Amino acid sequence: MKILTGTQIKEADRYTIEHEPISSIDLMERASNTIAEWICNNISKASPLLFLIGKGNNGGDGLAVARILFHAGYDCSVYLPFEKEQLTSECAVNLERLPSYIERVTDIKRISNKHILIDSLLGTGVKGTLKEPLLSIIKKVNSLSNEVISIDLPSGMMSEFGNTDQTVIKADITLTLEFPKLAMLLPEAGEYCGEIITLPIGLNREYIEHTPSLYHYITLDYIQSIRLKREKFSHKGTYGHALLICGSKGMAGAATLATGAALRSGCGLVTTHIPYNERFAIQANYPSAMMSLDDEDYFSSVPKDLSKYSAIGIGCGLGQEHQTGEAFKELLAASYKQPFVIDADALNILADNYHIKQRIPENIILTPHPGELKRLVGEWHNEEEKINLVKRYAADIKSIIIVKGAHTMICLPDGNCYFNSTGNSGMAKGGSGDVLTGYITGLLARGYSSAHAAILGVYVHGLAGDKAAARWGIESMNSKDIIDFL
Ligand SMILES: NC(=O)C1=CN([C@@H]2O[C@H](COP(=O)(O)OP(=O)(O)OC[C@H]3O[C@@H](n4cnc5c(N)ncnc54)[C@H](O)[C@@H]3O)[C@@H](O)[C@H]2O)[C@@H](O)CC1
Ligand SMILES: [K+]
Repeated sequence: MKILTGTQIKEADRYTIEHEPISSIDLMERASNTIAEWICNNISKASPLLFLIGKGNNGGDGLAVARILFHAGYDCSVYLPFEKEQLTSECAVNLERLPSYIERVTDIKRISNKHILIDSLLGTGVKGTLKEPLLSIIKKVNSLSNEVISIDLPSGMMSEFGNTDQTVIKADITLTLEFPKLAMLLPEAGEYCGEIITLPIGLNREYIEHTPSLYHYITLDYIQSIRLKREKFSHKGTYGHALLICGSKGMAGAATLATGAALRSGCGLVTTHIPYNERFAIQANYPSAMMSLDDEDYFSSVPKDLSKYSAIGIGCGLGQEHQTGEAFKELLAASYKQPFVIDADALNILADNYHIKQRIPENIILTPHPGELKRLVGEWHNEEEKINLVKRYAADIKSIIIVKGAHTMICLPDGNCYFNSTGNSGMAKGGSGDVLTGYITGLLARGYSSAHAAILGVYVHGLAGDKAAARWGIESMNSKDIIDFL
């Protein structure tokens, strides 16, 4: 799914109004019906709802939803800190339409903690730092313990960038219209959204298809469209051979996790290159994998006959011995331009070694977490700068960068960025990255292109993490549990 900017969404609204055709007020009604339907299906009528109304069209949505839910039997009241003359025309029409039985709250300080607050103070129309009275209202809301549901986006949040010092409503749920907004997926302010629910409001498909955007949200439909079929008349040779170069003394766990994940990818064969003394964990846990043994306690020599491998993953628990760096260099020289995944210690070796950077083939996959990313691309001060640095580095090495975190971002060399829609904070634990590396290496061996392996791998890894969290709980789940659900 494309992610359009706030300006493009406004244009999509305008185009839909002109070409469907539908009036602006009816489009607002359609959006509000969708929001109200979600609330009816998910929020009990026992909870009183207080609508916080702004003067723009986001406020108009709030007033329309209040009316619809009032007629559906909800206990609704509204708080409107503006004069009628200040409202946009659509907002004013919805104020006119509001049944007089709905209570007008004049002092937000007096609400009970039972109220669910429906935040429709500001939507995509916000510009710059917040002005009064909204600044004080949003601060007050954030000091309350009430549940907050934001319409379109948490009030105050700017749709893309510039949220570092912005005051934003802290929502528990955000019901976002048509597309998630980029800022919701970035660490700067993404936390303010709570759970993100995307509600389609029927904006013009043709317009959306023809509007260019470098940003995409990964959906299940897209994942299903890129999945490869497994043929009936096939054998293990059909599905490729993954080589993992992982582990060092005391770090056999990383190699074991990567191996287990690769074995779940659908590839035909998995070989793990590991120090001789560290081989037991893999033998005991994953007898389906083969091994290539290194005489040293770290990666010191290139596995024999590299041509038999269809993809190579390197880095998990590798350590940064000088000889490992040299072996990495030899590996790149000896490889047959197979697709690569470079992770963890191999990324740090890459960051510190210009000669290795010069030798890496095109179209490989790098999987840094934020710390490793900084070593590769340098420091950044905000999300916009970070994304630009990542795009530049990906273009420079003509490869894919997977920036791990909540809503992991996959940046392709052409600048397109895909944001993940699965995963949870229970995955922020040691070993999750090793599972991802092993899985993506397996997908590359299986025959996926680098871009599809990266996108599919990140999505399925997150989904498996969500299933592990449902089984074990977000605190208790660990990285090995992710493998069980791949
Ligand atoms: N037909 C449409 O255009 C549709 C619009 N929709 C809703 O409309 C919203 C966008 O509406 P608007 O463009 O009217 O914008 P908003 O409702 O986000 O608010 C704009 C108002 O906020 C004020 N404002 C801007 N920055 C501020 C700041 N820093 N501090 C204090 N006040 C500030 C502006 O003066 C303006 O009056 C969407 O988010 C969505 O909820 C939906 O109803 C779908 C259809
Ligand atoms: K809002």
